[in-house]
Amino acid sequence: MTTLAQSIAPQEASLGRTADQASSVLSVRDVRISDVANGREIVHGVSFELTPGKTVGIVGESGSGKTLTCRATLGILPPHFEVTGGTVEIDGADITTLSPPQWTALRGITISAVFQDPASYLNPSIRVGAQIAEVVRVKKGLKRREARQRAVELLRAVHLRDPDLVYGQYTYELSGGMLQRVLIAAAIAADPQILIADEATTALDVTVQAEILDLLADLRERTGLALVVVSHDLAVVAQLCDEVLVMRQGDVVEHGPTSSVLHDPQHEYTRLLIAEHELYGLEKFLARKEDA
Ligand SMILES: Nc1ncnc2c1ncn2[C@@H]1O[C@H](COP(=O)(O)OP(=O)(O)OP(=O)(O)O)[C@@H](O)[C@H]1O
Repeated sequence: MTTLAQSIAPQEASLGRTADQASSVLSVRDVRISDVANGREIVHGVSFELTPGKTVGIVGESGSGKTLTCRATLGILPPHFEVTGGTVEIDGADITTLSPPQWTALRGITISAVFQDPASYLNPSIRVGAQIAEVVRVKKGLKRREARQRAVELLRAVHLRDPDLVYGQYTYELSGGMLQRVLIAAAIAADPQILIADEATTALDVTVQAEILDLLADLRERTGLALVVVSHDLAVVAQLCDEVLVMRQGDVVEHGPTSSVLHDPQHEYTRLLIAEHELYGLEKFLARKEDA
C-alpha cells in the first residue's frame, strides 16, 4: 500500500527538505495577542522554534491562550484580536509583511491546521473526496482527474479502508474518527511543511485517538512535517512532542524538552497538571520512558 508519506517523499526531496534540516520553518518570538476592543492583552509573550520533523506541544487550562497562539501563526485571529508584540516567521517570512494573496498562497502549502470538530470544517453537501480533490486542484494545480487520484491516495494514506468508497461519501456517512482522518488528508493535501493540530483528537475515543496520533507521528517521521500539537491531555503531548510549552492565563510558565518538563517539572502549575493526568495513564508512559 502506498502511504501519503511515501507519495510525498519524492516531492520533499526535490525541494531539498529533509527531516534533519535544522533551519526553522516556524519561528514564534515573544508573541503577544490583545483584544483591541478593550485593550486587554490576552497572550503575554510566547516563543518557540519549529524545525522540520519536530513537534512542539502546547498544554494548559482552558482559556490560557493556546488556540489564539495557533490562530496568530495561521493569520486567522478572531475579530478584535491582534498580534500586538513579537514576531511570527513562517519559512523565513515575517507574517506581518504578508499581503492577503501571499497568505492565501502560504495556507495549505506551507502551513496547515486541523481543529477539533472536523464536521464543521467540511461541507455536508459535497462528497468528502471531492473536497480534498478541490484542495489539490487549487493548491497544487493538478487537473481534475489527477486531483481525484491524488485525493484517493491521500484517503488511503490516512489509513481509511476502502478510500474509493470514502471518496464518494458525505460527512453524515462517516464516524468522527473517519472525519478527522479526512480533515487531516485535506490539511496535508498540498504537502505543507507545518501542521497545527489544535485538540485534533480530543473528541475521539481512546483507540481512534491513538491511531490518529500514530498517523501524525508517521507523517512527521517520513516527510519531515513539523507539528504544533495543542492538547489539554498531557498523555498526547508525552507521546508526540519533543518540546512542550505550559501555558496559564496567557503566560508560558514552563518550556523545555518534553521528558524534562514531565519528569522534573519546575513550575507548581505543571506539577498540578501532571498530578491531574496521572489518572489518565501518564504515569504508565513515564515509567516506559524510564525503562527505555
Ligand atoms: N473569538 C473570541 N471572542 C472573544 N474572546 C475570545 C475569542 N477567542 C478566544 N477568546 C478569549 O481569549 C482567551 C484565550 O482563548 P483561547 O481559545 O486561546 O484559549 P485556549 O487555551 O485555547 O482554551 P481551550 O482549551 O478552552 O480551547 C480566553 O479568555 C477566551 O475567552
